Amino acid sequence: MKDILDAIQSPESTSADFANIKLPESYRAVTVHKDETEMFTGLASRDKDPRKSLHLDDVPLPELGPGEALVAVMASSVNYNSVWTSIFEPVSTFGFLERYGRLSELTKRHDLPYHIIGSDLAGVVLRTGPGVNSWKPGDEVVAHCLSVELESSDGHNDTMLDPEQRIWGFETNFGGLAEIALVKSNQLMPKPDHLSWEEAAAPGLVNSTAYRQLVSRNGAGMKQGDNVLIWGASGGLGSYATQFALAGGANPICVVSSPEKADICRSMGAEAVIDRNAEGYRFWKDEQTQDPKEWKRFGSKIRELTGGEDIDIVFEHPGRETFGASVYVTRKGGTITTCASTSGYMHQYDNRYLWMSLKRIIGSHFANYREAWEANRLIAKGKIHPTLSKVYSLEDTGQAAYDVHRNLHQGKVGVLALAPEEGLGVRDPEMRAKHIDAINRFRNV
Ligand SMILES: C/C=C/C(=O)SCCNC(=O)CCNC(=O)[C@H](O)C(C)(C)COP(=O)(O)OP(=O)(O)OC[C@H]1O[C@@H](n2cnc3c(N)ncnc32)[C@H](O)[C@@H]1OP(=O)(O)O
Ligand SMILES: NC(=O)C1=CN([C@@H]2O[C@H](COP(=O)(O)OP(=O)(O)OC[C@H]3O[C@@H](n4cnc5c(N)ncnc54)[C@H](OP(=O)(O)O)[C@@H]3O)[C@@H](O)[C@H]2O)C=CC1
Repeated sequence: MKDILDAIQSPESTSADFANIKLPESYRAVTVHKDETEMFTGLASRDKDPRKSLHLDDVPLPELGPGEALVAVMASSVNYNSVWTSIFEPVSTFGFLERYGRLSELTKRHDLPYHIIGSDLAGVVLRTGPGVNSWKPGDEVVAHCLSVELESSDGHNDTMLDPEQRIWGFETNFGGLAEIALVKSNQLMPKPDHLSWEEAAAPGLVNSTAYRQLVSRNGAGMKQGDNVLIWGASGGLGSYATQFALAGGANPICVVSSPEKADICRSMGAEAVIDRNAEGYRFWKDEQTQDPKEWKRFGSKIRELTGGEDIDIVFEHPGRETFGASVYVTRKGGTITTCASTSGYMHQYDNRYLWMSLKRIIGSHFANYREAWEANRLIAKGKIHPTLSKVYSLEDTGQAAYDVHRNLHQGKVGVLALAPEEGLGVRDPEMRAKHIDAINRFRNV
């Protein structure tokens, strides 16, 4: 591993140098164990502790297949999907690996008694498999997390519609929270030159998801002037949705749960911010019954902030807790676009407000190849910035996931893999200097 790191850190290294490095037989990786999937049985979700289920193991290097690449991971980030994996909810991810393993001889490699998690990385290509021509050892890359087989025509127009669509490091093995990762080469994209490894690894999954969900015609197709209600506006997804709304000339109405988070949204440029804690909304009277009066109180607050206008697009992900309110506050003909259900996936809403007012609910999931590329391009051009707040070591990934699970974090939480310290990997300091305030906005808040 030392040879790999030395090569990455030496400005003289050539592609041939990387190609000649002898790869280690094993590497360190963050895993969950198949024989522990029942360890939290009987506990409430909130009490399931990722620090107990996430392990740092030495794992054997997987065999490299056609169309694939082995990447030395300098840094990764924690996504909520890793929280789901670590608490074995809503399903154990070993079921995904078993199903993938049944597909072919090659995919069998993924069906193991341990799952290496992580759906983001920034690092350097070490080896490419047969059929890979666009990438070579030594290339500095980030990887998006869309894994598709593309053997069915269903996904040929929109790669998210492939019947064998999977999220790398969640529904496949050999993810990014590790010193080495295995990806399909089509997941690779150029690392933005002005960012450090950990900054470059932070946006990938959430930035691409927010891009499809909000900006792309496959999602809400946001336009200038739209009022966009963004739940969790300083969180992983929300911190990118807020940036997309502002950069696209829309009007974000940011919902957060503390004055500090409200300040971050304002410092990004948002003017309309709602602190849901301070307002004390109780959309549910009890486990089964919602309170439309509270939806209305929320809607009135939005009208107060917008000068009487309602919401064109809701950027939804909390799910059960907020969905009824989201449908209610959307304007006639408006759109609720959802990519998750953090607080519960059995939603309830009053359908009269949907059909009578011709509203639409759009399901959105990650991003297709092209959308992921376009979202990364915006990062590389300095139009959208990473929202990295805190960085952990690979050893402390359990704590990092715990922070995200307990909503103790801001923006994105990074993890250093091979990178010995923060701040390395910047190749364009001039461009970085231009954007340094925005890049650091979420740091240590
Ligand atoms: C990028 C980051 C993203 C995120 O963070 S997202 C948040 C994290 N992700 C999650 O929480 C999602 C976790 N995934 C799940 O919970 C499950 O993954 C799903 C509920 C999405 C799917 O459940 P399943 O049981 O895996 O799939 P089925 O499609 O329901 O298949 C089960 C069997 O049902 C059959 N079936 C499917 N549709 C139909 C139909 N319309 N009519 C009849 N049968 C159907 C199938 O074929 C199959 O059958 P057979 O078991 O024999 O293979
Ligand atoms: N389908 C897809 O492609 C993707 C789905 N996801 C899913 O989206 C969800 C959010 O991910 P991410 O943004 O990274 O997570 P984060 O935890 O970083 O951010 C979510 C934010 O939502 C807010 N929130 C949480 N619970 C509630 C609630 N009950 N009511 C209102 N607001 C709430 C919190 O903000 P505050 O407390 O300030 O209000 C929180 O910071 C997860 O379930 C994740 O799995 C994520 C990425 C891609």
